[in-house]
Formats: sequence, C-alpha cells, structure tokens
Amino acid sequence: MPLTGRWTLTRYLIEQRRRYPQASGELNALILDVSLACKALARIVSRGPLGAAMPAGGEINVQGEVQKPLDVLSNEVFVRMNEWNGHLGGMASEEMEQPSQIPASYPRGKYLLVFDPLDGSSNIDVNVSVGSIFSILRAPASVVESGRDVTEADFLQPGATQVAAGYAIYGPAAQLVLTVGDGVAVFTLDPDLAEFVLTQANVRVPVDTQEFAINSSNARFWEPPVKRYVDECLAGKPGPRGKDFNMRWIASMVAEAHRILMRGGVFLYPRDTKDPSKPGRLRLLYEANPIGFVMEQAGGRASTGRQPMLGVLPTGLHQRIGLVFGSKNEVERIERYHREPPANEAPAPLFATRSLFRD
Ligand SMILES: O=P(O)(O)OC[C@H]1O[C@](O)(COP(=O)(O)O)[C@@H](O)[C@@H]1O
Ligand SMILES: [Mg+2]
Ligand SMILES: [Mg+2]
Repeated sequence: MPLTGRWTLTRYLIEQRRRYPQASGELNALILDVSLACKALARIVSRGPLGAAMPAGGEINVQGEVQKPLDVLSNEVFVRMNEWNGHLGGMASEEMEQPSQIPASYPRGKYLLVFDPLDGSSNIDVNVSVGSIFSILRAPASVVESGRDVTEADFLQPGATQVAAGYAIYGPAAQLVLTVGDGVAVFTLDPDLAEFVLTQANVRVPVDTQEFAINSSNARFWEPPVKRYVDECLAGKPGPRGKDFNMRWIASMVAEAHRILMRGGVFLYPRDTKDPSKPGRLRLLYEANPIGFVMEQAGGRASTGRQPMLGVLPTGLHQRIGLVFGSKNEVERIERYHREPPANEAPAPLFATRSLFRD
C-alpha cells in the first residue's frame, strides 16, 4: 500500500475493505459520514470568534437569543450528519444525557456511534487545538433484528469490541486519525479539495519517552503510584530514572494524544481523591476507549493504571475513569507502580530482609 500521496480517506477505506470480501461497505460509509462531520467542524472551528460559537455576526435575535455554544453545535453536527444514513442503531455523546434514537423516518442499521463532539472545549476561546473523538461499536443483535430503540445498556461494551475509532484534531492543520483495527492512519484535510488525504500510514508510538503530561495542580490528590512516577521523572538525571524528562499540559486530550502518537510520551489523568464521586476526570466510552484503541493499534498502551483500558466493562454511559496512555514501556512502568506496595510500607516481618525465610 502506498504510504502517502493522493490517497483520500475514501480510497484508503476501499483498500481496507478488500481485506474482507464479505463486507457490505456500511462501515466505510459510516466512517465517511463521521469524517464529514469532522470536516464541517474543522471549518466552523477555524473561523474562531468570527464563527458560530459567537452570537451570529454580533446579532441577537428578537427573543434575545444568542447562538448555541460550540459544544452543543458540534453535537448537532455529529447527530445530523449521521442519523439519516441507515448504518446506525443509535448514538451516544458527551453532550446528551440519554442515547439519541434514529428518527422513525430514517432506516436503522447495525452500528452504534459514540462521540465527544468537541474535546478540550475550554481551549476554544484561547485558540488552542481542540478535536472530536469517536468510537464505533456493533449494535446488539436485538437492536439490529427488531429495529428497537437503543438503551444505555446497548452501549456498555468493553473497548476491545470497538470496530473502529479515532479522532479529528482542529489545529494549525485539521487531521483525522483512524483505526479500523489494522494499524493507525493519519489524514490531513486538504482545504482546496475539502478531502482528508492520507499523510501517514502505520503510525507507531515510540516505546520509550522522556516526556510526560499531567495536570500537576492535582498533585495533592494523586495516589502514591502516580506521585512516585512523577517524582521520579522530576528527579531527572541524578534520580532513579537516570534521565531528564520534559513536561507538557495542553488541557486538550486530543492534542496531547496527537503529540504522543507523533513523537511518544505518556499522558496521565489518573484516578485521584479530589472528588470521591468521580473516579477520574475523563470519560470511558467516548474519550478513554477510542484513544486507547488508537494507542494500542499504534503499538502504544492504554490503561487505568490497574488494568488495560480496553478490558474495562463499562457500567454507565458517562462513566469516568483514570486514564494513562502512550509509550508502552512507560505505561507498563506506571502499571507496575500500581501493583507494588508503596515504598514506605514495611514488608511483613516473615519476609523481611532478616526473616526466617531468607537464606
Ligand atoms: O482542566 P483539566 O483538569 O486540566 O482537564 C483537561 C481535560 O479535560 C478535557 O478537556 C475534557 O474534555 P471536554 O472538553 O470534552 O470536556 C480533556 O480534553 C482534557 O484532558
Ligand atoms: Mg472531552
Ligand atoms: Mg467535549
């Protein structure tokens, strides 16, 4: 397969489909509609304060209404671009408390679409990269066979069952990053053609890194394994890691994920003690799982710290979870720190250095 050149997303998907002669092409068609939503949002986001996030042209209508915030608008773009195509049994998103049903006037299909329509939206006002994250699951047989409405339970599938996932980043260039379970490909939006063009195939995340990303204003709430990991990074060359680390925090996970995909690194938004009702900040179904699938398909790793992210059985549509992803060796180290007892915990006397069982 040629690595780059003028392969559009459509051409890439056609080639992928050749691997499955029995495939109907529905997944491809769905991904193209998702990409259309991303193109529309790239356009909207690129207009910044001139665009729809602000009161239209500075105008306020007679009822005193201003246009909807960009989060809500992005959600609508995703829903409207995908509800009619006949490939979906239903959708769920960060912006909708309940799953969105496919209107009765449209056909229903065999996939479920889950998305964060605008990730990092707190950055929009300061013109920092934001993005959209998506995950495609199979609809349960009972949905496909009966065409019934979807329920929350239909979406509660582990990340390992994702059929496809990815994200779009709206940065200096708009890019779409996609996995259909056969590696990760990056497409860049050609503004002249209005097409996503393949610019990197088979992206690999370097297994080692000297760069980590964490919101250190939460340091006092971190659990001991995370504190140990960060302390060791900060100790640099004279410390236990024997090398200096660099730190980044954009507060836009899509942008952090993209940097890590391109040049390695590790991202942590771990479970902490800040708010006991929230076991983590990020959402499992439409943030952690799709990013986790991309990372694993690129040779990286994604974890809760305690278990592989893609193995977690979801319990709620908007479930939050601790998330660690990026360069494989670094994520594995963090997982090991979660398994090891804290350094200040004395070993049980029988197994201590001068114990009965030591020779
Ligand atoms: O403000 P904090 O705590 O650093 O959180 C930043 C995190 O919040 C998020 O913006 C959450 O995403 P949303 O903008 O979709 O709510 C992540 O992208 C980012 O990693
Ligand atoms: Mg988000
Ligand atoms: Mg969001």
